[in-house]
Amino acid sequence: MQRIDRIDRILSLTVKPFAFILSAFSSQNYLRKSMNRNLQQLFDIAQKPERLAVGLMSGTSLDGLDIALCRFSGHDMSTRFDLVNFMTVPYGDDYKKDIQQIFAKKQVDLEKLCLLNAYTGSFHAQLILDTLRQWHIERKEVDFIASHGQTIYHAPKRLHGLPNYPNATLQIGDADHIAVKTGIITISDFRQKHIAAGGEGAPLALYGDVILGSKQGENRILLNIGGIANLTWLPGNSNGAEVVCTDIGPGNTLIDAACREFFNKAFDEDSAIAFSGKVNNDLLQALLVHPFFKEAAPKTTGPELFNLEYVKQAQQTSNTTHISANDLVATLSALTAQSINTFISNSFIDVDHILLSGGGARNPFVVNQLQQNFPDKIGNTADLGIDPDAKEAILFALLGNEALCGEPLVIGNNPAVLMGKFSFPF
Ligand SMILES: Nc1ncnc2c1ncn2[C@@H]1O[C@H](COP(=O)(O)OP(=O)(O)OP(=O)(O)O)[C@@H](O)[C@H]1O
Ligand SMILES: CC(=O)N[C@H]1[C@@H]2OC[C@@H](O2)[C@@H](O)[C@@H]1O[C@H](C)C(=O)O
Repeated sequence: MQRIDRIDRILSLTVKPFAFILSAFSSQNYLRKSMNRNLQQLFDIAQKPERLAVGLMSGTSLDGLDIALCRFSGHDMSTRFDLVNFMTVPYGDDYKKDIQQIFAKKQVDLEKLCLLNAYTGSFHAQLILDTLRQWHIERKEVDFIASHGQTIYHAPKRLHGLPNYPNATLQIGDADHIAVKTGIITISDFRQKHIAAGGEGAPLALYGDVILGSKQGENRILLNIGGIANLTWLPGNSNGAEVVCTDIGPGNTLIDAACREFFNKAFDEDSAIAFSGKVNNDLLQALLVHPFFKEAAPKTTGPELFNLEYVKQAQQTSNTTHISANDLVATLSALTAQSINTFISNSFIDVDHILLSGGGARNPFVVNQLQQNFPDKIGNTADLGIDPDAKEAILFALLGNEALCGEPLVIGNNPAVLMGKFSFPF
């Protein structure tokens, strides 16, 4: 756009006598006529005063697809945003089982992976169409979709340990399927640019939290407890160099895995199992010995590392293989709470507020332990006008808005890039 303005300016200054004739060729109209219609539409959307976006998140918990309909104006630190509607569409057991076959495993059936990449794109597109219909929103009203996809494997260097290979991560659910099936421009695969620019591909919450969550004069932590727990430290002095955004360790992933394995349940609803068990301190200490907890932030992880194999090993070293499944769930819930408590206490001073989001904010066992450690400081992101369940889907809508019309944000040493790839309907 800047280039077009410059061409117009040069032409109007230097060839004034012919300006009338030339304007037909030199104006934005001429350039627009030489663009394909997809690019024209992109150009128009980026210039609109307001954009309606669908943000999608399918997290490591595999509970469902989060769909957030958001209205944006502006970009970067002047972003204005409204959550127009939000819904989590739960996944059926068949799809969960399919994804679990290729999720966070070193060896998988490549054909299954290939099929699920295309299937997930098309499936997510169908869920968007159904949801828009339910909300009485016409597809032509939606300016763009921003899709996270489904993480299949997350391999920062600390996990793979191979010196000649970079940080790497893989999200499936090809966005061409979403764009073609919905007829809406789709932005996706946000994590690759972050890695290309020196990051680990996560947590991308950094950018959304700085834009939507910072407040001068207040030291805030935005703590998301999803499959993995992560946080953003937003100091009240607004010094970008002091902002920290990092994964902490397991959120719900181990609790969910134990519930699936021993109770045939997807998760520990309202911590009923944890409250019926007793925390085994020997096992808890053995779990906390994992070197990931001591590594310096920022760091990222996933169920590739925090899985039932890690739990079994800790049970063996602590001679606790005999404990009941209820005690195990209680201990894994205590692990989530204690690793978060310790990380925050060791890393930050003068914390004013800790604002929770993610499904773990509904886990009373975990939240009680956070409240005991940080009395009167725990709230949730609804205090900022951000629905705690919708926060990550909103993040991807916001990153899509940035990809369309933002400027790279410089926040300390974090990658200063605009992320996302564009897929067009035709
Ligand atoms: N009532 C509840 N009681 C206890 N736990 C709950 C409750 N509701 C949700 N959860 C937990 O929240 C999880 C879903 O959280 P969320 O949707 O934030 O995860 P995600 O987006 O998949 O994770 P990630 O951020 O790691 O990608 C469930 O699997 C469950 O463990
Ligand atoms: C690779 C990947 O999918 N990471 C997720 C995961 O879920 C929570 C945590 O681990 C976080 O780092 C990240 O997602 C959020 C949305 C993020 O990037 O901020």
